Amino acid sequence: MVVVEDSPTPLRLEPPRYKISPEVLLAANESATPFVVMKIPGRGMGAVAIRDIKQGELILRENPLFTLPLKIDGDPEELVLAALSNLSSNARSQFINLSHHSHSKSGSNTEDELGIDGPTALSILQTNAISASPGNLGIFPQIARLNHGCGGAFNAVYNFRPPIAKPEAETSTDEEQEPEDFGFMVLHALKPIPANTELLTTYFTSRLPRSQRRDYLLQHYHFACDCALCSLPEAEIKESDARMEEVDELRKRLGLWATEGEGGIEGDDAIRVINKYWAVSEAEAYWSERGQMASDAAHVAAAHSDRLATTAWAGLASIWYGYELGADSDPAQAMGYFAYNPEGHFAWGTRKELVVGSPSPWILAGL
Ligand SMILES: C[S@@+](CC[C@H](N)C(=O)[O-])C[C@H]1O[C@@H](n2cnc3c(N)ncnc32)[C@H](O)[C@@H]1O
Repeated sequence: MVVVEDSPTPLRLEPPRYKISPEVLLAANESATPFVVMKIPGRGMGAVAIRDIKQGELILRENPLFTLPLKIDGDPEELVLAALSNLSSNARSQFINLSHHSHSKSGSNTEDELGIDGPTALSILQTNAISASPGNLGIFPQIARLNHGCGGAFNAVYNFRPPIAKPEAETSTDEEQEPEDFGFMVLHALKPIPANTELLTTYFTSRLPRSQRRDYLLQHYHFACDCALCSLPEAEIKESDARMEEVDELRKRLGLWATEGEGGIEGDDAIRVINKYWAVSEAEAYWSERGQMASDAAHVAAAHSDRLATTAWAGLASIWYGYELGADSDPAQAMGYFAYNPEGHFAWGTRKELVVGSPSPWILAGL
């Protein structure tokens, strides 16, 4: 039996404020971005907001320096060096200046004419590459400066956008590929980001208890996370861990709606699970994935032909996808459409008719 809570009190995750020197600020004002890259104690470099950034604001749109396939044949060091040799010297220096955790033991440490050796190049790639288009990694030099925050501590989300189709006259097979031809990354503010606080993203699905998050980050990224969530006092960590586990269980329980009949759950139970998820994630100050959750709820509501609930959940999904992926993103636009045309939802009427229920009143009151 799922009990729906009233508006929970969110965890307080106070981000540190950083002093930005006048020279750095002056240089930053000339660039179009609302942040500067500067030294962050214990984290190397990081991105700090130079003004208040609004929730859902597009912070940055960035092309890759280069991309590589995730699955490769042959020597990865040679592959990175080959990619670097195709770059301009300016782009190559941007890559060389990125941080990296270590050299691998194998290979030669001799720098060639590219100004970097194979093991270092590979280490920079491993520390900074993010997945871009399906099956590809990319180096996005400004996004690469974002440090990691767990759960409710991260406030910015990057997302890949495929290339915008060009009119036929502008595409030529003879021409060199432009960076835009590959697609680009957009970075949005998931939460309001106050001036002088750090922009943090998440390097992995961090809704796990702290010890598991720590192990993962140490193993894959070679650092001990000191984000606001990981730095909470022990008693609060315990409560946070319990909420993270509950969120995970709720997600698993929601998955049971896909099973019709025995072993499955009914549509109204699925919606209670989602309302409960929302309450637990609110208490944890974890706002990511709300677009997806509300979109799942809209799916359940549409399948059971609950018009009112489909409208409410799809509207909510459109707002939260808008914060996380951009109001112009396909998911935000599609959900906006379903909010006005619930019967147009692809799942409409695919299950028995049932009033499943709308978002808890405190969720709607907070919009
Ligand atoms: C993609 S880079 C981020 C930018 C980097 N700090 C720099 O100086 O360019 C990833 C590296 O940043 C550091 N880092 C990121 N998040 C951190 C955190 N929460 N705590 C400590 N170090 C962190 C780690 O050294 C990690 O390997």
